[in-house]
Amino acid sequence: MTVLQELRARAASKPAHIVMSEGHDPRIVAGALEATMAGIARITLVGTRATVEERLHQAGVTGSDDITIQDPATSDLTDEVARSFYELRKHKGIREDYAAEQARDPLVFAAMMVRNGHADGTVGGAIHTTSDTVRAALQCIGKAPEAPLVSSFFLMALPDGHSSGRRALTFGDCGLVIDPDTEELAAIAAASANSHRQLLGEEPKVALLSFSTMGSAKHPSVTKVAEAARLLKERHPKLASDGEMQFDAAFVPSVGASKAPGSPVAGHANVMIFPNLDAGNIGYKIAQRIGGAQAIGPILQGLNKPANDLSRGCNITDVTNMIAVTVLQAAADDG
Ligand SMILES: CC(C)(COP(=O)(O)OP(=O)(O)OC[C@H]1O[C@@H](n2cnc3c(N)ncnc32)[C@H](O)[C@@H]1OP(=O)(O)O)[C@@H](O)C(=O)NCCC(=O)NCCS
Ligand SMILES: CC(=O)OP(=O)(O)O
Repeated sequence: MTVLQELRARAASKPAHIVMSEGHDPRIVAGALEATMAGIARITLVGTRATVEERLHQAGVTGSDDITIQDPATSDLTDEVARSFYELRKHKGIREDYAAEQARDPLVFAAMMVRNGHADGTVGGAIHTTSDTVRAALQCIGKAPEAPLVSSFFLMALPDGHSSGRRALTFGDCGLVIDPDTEELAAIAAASANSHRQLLGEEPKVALLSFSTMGSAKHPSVTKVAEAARLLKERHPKLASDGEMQFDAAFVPSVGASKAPGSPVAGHANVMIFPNLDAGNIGYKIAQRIGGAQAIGPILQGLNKPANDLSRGCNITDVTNMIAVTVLQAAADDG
């Protein structure tokens, strides 16, 4: 079984109810259908009822107990969403008519469904930008009290039979925090390590990436990463981690041994932490588009309840995989 087949099988053993904010998108409808047929999730598609029904019809669905539609223009839930959004955001000086308008926004509607317990998690971002998708999650679902910040990671499933012998890596943060400071970078690394353990059931080995390995270059951006690596070790002494190091030192055993001898993770890291969003976003897309890795994300970590984003370049399989990941996060939240 591939790592993604394993994830889907685990999700199918504890299916959940996932609300998809972009019910107009044919990839979302097809991915949702695949997820219901695999027994991974019950799905609510949010959108204009007639359009979503047409998409379902085009996908060959005439009726399914596992797929329902919510149209914010006519839904019984819209008033409740408007009222609770108003209560949640009134300290920001918003007015009730603005809350009513926001309740009709599918991203807000879907995120509020999760907040109010009508669904276990939400997935969007096939059409909307990451900024819009994540902002709705931040505003409606919010940060978990114990998390220092909300960040994101990608699950990178390597092509079958990859020469490294490895099946999957975690890349963070490639989607959300634009220019993390030292504290934020250490927090992203710790959260990504936890997410790696939770999703893949494998002990994390964390590399904080840079253009320098163990002082081979001097620059304030190198110092930032080295300091984050120091903080991470201080706060999580049992976690295998190290940095700063270059990607080849983190990934290739012979290079790791020569550039970072004695490091507990060099050459064997499975959690790669990028110094900022330029590096992370560019890096994951290169690994995906040239390297042939399957990229599932951005998966959000540090939220009160599961909400995840997709790349606008996603395909149907990416959608189904993201539903499976969201189901697994919901199961983990349930204990
Ligand atoms: C995610 C993002 C939209 C947040 O931006 P922002 O300008 O802080 O957004 P907002 O001010 O509307 O933030 C909404 C709330 O979330 C909070 N917030 C923002 N980032 C947060 C974080 N990382 N963790 C926790 N809370 C956060 C804000 O403080 C704000 O709280 P409040 O409204 O209760 O005061 C922004 O960081 C972003 O655009 N990131 C890059 C996304 C992107 O383009 N990625 C590339 C493609 S994947
Ligand atoms: C994650 C990401 O890069 O999203 P998009 O491709 O939609 O900008």
